Amino acid sequence: MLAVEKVHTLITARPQADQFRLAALHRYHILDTPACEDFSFLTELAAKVCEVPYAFISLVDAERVWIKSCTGMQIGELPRGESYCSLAVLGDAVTEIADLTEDPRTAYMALTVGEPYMRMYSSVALASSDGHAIGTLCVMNTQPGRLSAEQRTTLAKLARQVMALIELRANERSLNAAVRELELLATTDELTGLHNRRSLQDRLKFEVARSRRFRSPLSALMIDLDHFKQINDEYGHLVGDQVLANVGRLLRESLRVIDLPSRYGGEELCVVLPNTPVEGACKLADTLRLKIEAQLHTAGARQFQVTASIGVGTFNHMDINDADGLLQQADAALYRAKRSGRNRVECGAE
Ligand SMILES: Nc1nc2c(ncn2[C@@H]2O[C@H](COP(=O)(O)OP(=O)(O)OP(=O)(O)O)[C@@H](O)[C@H]2O)c(=O)[nH]1
Repeated sequence: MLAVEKVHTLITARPQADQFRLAALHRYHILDTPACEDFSFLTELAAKVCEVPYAFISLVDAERVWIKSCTGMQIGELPRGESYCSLAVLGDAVTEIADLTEDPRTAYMALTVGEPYMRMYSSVALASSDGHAIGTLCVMNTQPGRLSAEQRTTLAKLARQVMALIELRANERSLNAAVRELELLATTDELTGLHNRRSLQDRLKFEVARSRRFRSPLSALMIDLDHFKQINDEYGHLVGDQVLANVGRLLRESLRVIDLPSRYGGEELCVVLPNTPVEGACKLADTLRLKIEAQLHTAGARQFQVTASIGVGTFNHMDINDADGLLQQADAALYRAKRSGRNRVECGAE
């Protein structure tokens, strides 16, 4: 039987144990991460302490052994059946093979029969917090032999450092994800998925500063759904909420990534349009108005449409030179749109 087949037989003998082991490995999200000096330092130290040319941090995945760090040779990954570490994670915490040519499991592996003709292998398993061997810290030599007791003890200590580093990276990753999630929650309106008012105000300050600095046009739309009270009264508050969510989605899908759609309050929405002059903003406002009018909403078996009035304000570096001025102009234009019959767009100062 070929070495590869032998290893495969060993792995498939305990498929469930291997599944748990793989689940533990994947929880760390370390596979295919970029090279990193902290890990290289530990493999260099392992090779030095054990007085051998080669040291590896190997992680044993389903079909491959992925190398996080290596000293002595450059290697990215190996097929699982061609790696000594595949055997190491199936057995005891410490594995040592004094002469790889004499062990029938390793004698015909590629690294034994070809360059660099490995002869000695010694490893300590990297144990996950729930006790699974996810990989190894291993050292190798082209001369047969064994590590001294002291070298083995140091290798075990270094393996614990490798694992501590893997845990640290995983914790940093989940912490960053939690921070991103919190940031999103703090800046997003839950019902519409748009920016909330606070986020709008923060971003608007920044956009105003940028517009002033680069003399680029900046516009804002104030969008207010028409007769929304009647929608709530006729279909109920939950349907009213659904309408707001639908319009929020429509805005998100219709705008450029640099635009900033937000829920200003109640049924009033605000869109900040960086780098957009008044003509462009009015054109976009009318396109949005038509899209909102065309959108179908449902209440049980009934379908209905809503309309919106939109006011456009544009930063002009002279009369309007702050965020409040911009929103006030858009709000005043919105008021005119309501007064002149609703379902229409009004632009700029009267
Ligand atoms: N369902 C639902 N209704 C809301 C929400 N926020 C505000 N409203 C309702 O929106 C309605 C706004 O009513 P009005 O300010 O009188 O305005 P309108 O009926 O839209 O009339 P015009 O703006 O003049 O066209 C109120 O009945 C609010 O209760 C919300 O989050 N969900």
